[in-house]
Amino acid sequence: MTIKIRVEHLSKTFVLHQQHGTRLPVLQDANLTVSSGECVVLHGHSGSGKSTLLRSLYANYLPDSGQIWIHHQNDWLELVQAEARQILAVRRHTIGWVSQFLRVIPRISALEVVMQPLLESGVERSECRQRAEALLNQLNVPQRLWQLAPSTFSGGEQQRVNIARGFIKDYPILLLDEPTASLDSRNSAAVVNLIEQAKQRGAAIVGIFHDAGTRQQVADRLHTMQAPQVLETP
Ligand SMILES: Nc1ncnc2c1ncn2[C@@H]1O[C@H](COP(=O)(O)OP(=O)(O)OP(=O)(O)O)[C@@H](O)[C@H]1O
Repeated sequence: MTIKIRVEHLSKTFVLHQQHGTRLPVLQDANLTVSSGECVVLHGHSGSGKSTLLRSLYANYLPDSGQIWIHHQNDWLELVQAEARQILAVRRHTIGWVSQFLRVIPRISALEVVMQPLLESGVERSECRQRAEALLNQLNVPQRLWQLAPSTFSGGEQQRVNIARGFIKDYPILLLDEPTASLDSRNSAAVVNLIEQAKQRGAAIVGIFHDAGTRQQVADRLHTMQAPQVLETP
């Protein structure tokens, strides 16, 4: 298996200024390796730093020290020190982020919302459309909704449109932030299938799943995280 992500000695402390500078060392010397074709699920109590680690892997949070090596376009790129333009390139070509929340753009149809990332990478429109339709079908989004803007959709419908958008491109790395949260069992199973397909084509996946059943279905490995010890200022 080819390694796609290497997290080395990563640390991140939040300083809570509204609590007299209390320090919260959420990540302390964190290490993690993820290979092509495997799904690693971050696991631990609420507040143990799962989201902090996932967001750091997408360069949304800047760690204090350590390295995040990403296999990007046949080379290795270190994300903590990377420049903004390199991070944008990584997000465009290498790392996909799938969460439960859809950023709704007014007047853009669900089909367009799903197609957009693939269209932006230069794939022909008819192929994008075909792929988007297949995904919307797989995620049980009724056809009558495809031409409508998702702003009036139910929470679950919006969530599934967002998941279709997240899976439309074959990103080498996928970060999944509770994509099945609040989905019913039928739709949750559809997402589990998409994850399985992504693994089979060789994606390296890191995810957070609060539901124990889903976790068990998708995880090749659990990465257990410990709750941080709060450090009061003297
Ligand atoms: N931007 C921030 N500023 C200050 N504190 C933060 C920030 N982000 C996270 N924290 C704190 O860091 C700790 C870890 O948060 P994080 O969201 O990573 O935990 P989690 O394991 O994902 O929790 P949950 O399972 O509840 O989603 C929490 O105590 C949280 O309050």
